[in-house]
Amino acid sequence: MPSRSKHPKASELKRTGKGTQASALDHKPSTKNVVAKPIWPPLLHLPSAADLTLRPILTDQILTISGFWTSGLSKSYISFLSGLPLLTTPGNPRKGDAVRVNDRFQVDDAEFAEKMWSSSALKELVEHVFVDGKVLDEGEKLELWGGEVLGLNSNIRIYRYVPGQFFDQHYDESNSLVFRPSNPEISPIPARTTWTLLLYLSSCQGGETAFYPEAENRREGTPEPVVVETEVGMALLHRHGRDCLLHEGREVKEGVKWVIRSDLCVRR
Ligand SMILES: O=C(O)CCC(=O)C(=O)O
Ligand SMILES: [Fe+2]
Repeated sequence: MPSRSKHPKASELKRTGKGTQASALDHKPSTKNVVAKPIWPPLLHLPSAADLTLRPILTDQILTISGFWTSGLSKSYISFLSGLPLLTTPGNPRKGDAVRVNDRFQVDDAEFAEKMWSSSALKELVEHVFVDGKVLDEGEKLELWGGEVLGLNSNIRIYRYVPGQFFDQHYDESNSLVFRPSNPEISPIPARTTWTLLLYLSSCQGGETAFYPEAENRREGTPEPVVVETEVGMALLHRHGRDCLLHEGREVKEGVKWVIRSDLCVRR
């Protein structure tokens, strides 16, 4: 039973002042196919980079940051996100799409992506990479991230998996986009995504994100999958696009799995 938080659920927000209907969504831009942006709760008490580690799970492929968000912030977000209009994805995907059965909400929100990036430790951890006891130089960083990192993709996806739901095996594509810096004086920058960001807000039984590395050569047997268990407030980054590993979100057995998904963007 998630504890109640300071932040109201969308369904709990009542009429305010002059009788206008307040909700967790900012309904201004209601053109067709444009989803209203949520009024996200503030990102309070974010741990600083000095207290966190970018931990390699699989060299050059999978990294995690434990305690990226506090459990308090994760809980208050779950409470907030529960009030958003999540849609259950269809069981019959289009040809070529992975079978994905979860409830999701997707919104284009550059402001929130920017907050997730620079008010948290992520920017600093990505810009000053310290892995395996060594600080990466500029060339090594370009190689690791696939280019000059600009920030997070404004395409924010929220996933909720209840028991029985899963995300079948697939590869994440790299997407080309236009990155809009928060400073309006800087022109939009042609960009592409290179790494997937998954932020787990809850832990559950099952629901692991499992990766399937390929054998280096024919003589080698198939390597064991790399299985990452859900952990409250943990961020996971994995390389995507051409070098993406086959991966899946395994079926949730007990509890509810909540994830916020975005991507690292680099200059194109
Ligand atoms: O939910 C997960 O564990 C995996 C999600 C995923 O693979 C994706 O968003 O592409
Ligand atoms: Fe994926």
